Amino acid sequence: MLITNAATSNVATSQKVNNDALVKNNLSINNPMKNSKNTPHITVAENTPTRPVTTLTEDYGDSRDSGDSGGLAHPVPKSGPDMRHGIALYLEGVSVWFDSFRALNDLSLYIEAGELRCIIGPNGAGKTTLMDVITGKTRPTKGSAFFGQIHNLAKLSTEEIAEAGIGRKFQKPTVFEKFTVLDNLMLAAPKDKRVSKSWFTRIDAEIQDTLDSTLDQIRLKDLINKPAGLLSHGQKQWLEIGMLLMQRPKLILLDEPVAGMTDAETEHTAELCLRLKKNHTLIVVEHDMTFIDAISETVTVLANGAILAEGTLSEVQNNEAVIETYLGR
Ligand SMILES: Nc1ncnc2c1ncn2[C@@H]1O[C@H](COP(=O)(O)OP(=O)(O)OP(=O)(O)O)[C@@H](O)[C@H]1O
Repeated sequence: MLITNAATSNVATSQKVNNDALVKNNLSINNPMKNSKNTPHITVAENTPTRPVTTLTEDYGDSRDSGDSGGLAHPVPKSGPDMRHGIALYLEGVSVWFDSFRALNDLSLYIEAGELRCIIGPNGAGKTTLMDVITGKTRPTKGSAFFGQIHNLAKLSTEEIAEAGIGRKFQKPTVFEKFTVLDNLMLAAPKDKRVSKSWFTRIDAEIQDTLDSTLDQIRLKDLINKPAGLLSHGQKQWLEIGMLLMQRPKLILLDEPVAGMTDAETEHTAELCLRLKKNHTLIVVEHDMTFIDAISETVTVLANGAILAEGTLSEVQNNEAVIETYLGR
C-alpha cells in the first residue's frame, strides 16, 4: 500500500528501476571536444574521447510530458555515470520546440563534476524546460544531452535517468503528510531495499548509512518521529531533499528551493546546498538573489531559451544584457 502510494510522488518517479532486462550500453563516442567559449579545460590522454558528441538527427517530438522512451532503442549502461573527464552534464546545441515556439534555442551547457551551478533568468526563459530535458521529461528537438560520458539523456526514460543518478526536486514539496519524517525517508529508498524502519528491527546496512548521512545533511534528526504534515514549509523542503538523497544521486537538480521560505529557512537551505556540494554536483534554479549570492560559484543566465551570460554573480549582475533583460537598473 505504502509502496503504491510512493510510486505517485515526484520523488518516487525517480526511484530506481529494475533494469535487468536492459542490455549493456553500446553507444559509440567518437567526436572529441569542440572549440567553445563554454568549454572547460580538460587534460586527457591522447586518443581519449572527451565528450560524447553524438549529433541527434531524429525529431523527438514536442510533448513536454514525453517521459517514456518513445519506443527508441536506448541501451542503458548499468554502471553509474562516467565522469572520468570531469564533466557531469554535457548539453550541446539543444533546442526544444513546442510547435513553432522555441523554448530552448541551440543551448550549450557544460557542468563539471562537483560543481554547484546556479541558473537564473526571467519567467519563460526556459529554465524548467532545461530541467525537463535533463530529467528526460522533455525530449530535445535537436542537439545532444549527456550525463557523464555515456548516458544519452535524449534517449533514456525518466526512470532510467533517475537510475543513472540524476535526482530532481520540484518547487512544491510533495512529502507524505501523514507519515513521519523517518517513514518518508525510508519510502524514498531504492525499491529493492525499501522497508519501513519502524516495521522492522533490522535494516539493510547500506540504507542505514544513507539514512544516517541524509539526516546529518538535512538536520532533521530530532524530528524523525514527527508527521511530515506538522513540519514547517522549510522543513518539508529539506525532508524532500533528504528523500532525494536516499536514492544516492550524483547530480541533484533543485527547482526554486527557497520559494516561500523565511529568511532563516533560506539561510539554512543555503548551508544545506553547500554541504551537499561536497559530495554531489548541483544545479539550482532560483530567483532569490540573496540565496544565489550565498551559494553561487558560476551563474548561468537564461533568456529566450539561450544563454545570455555566464560568470560569477557580480559579473552577470554587471552585464548590460542581463540588466536590460532580467535584473533591471
Ligand atoms: N508544453 C508547452 N507548450 C508550449 N509552450 C510551452 C510549453 N511548455 C513551456 N512552454 C513555453 O516555453 C517557454 C519556457 O518555459 P519554461 O517553463 O521553461 O520557462 P521558465 O524559465 O521555467 O519560467 P518560470 O521562471 O516562469 O518558471 C515559455 O514561454 C512557456 O510558455
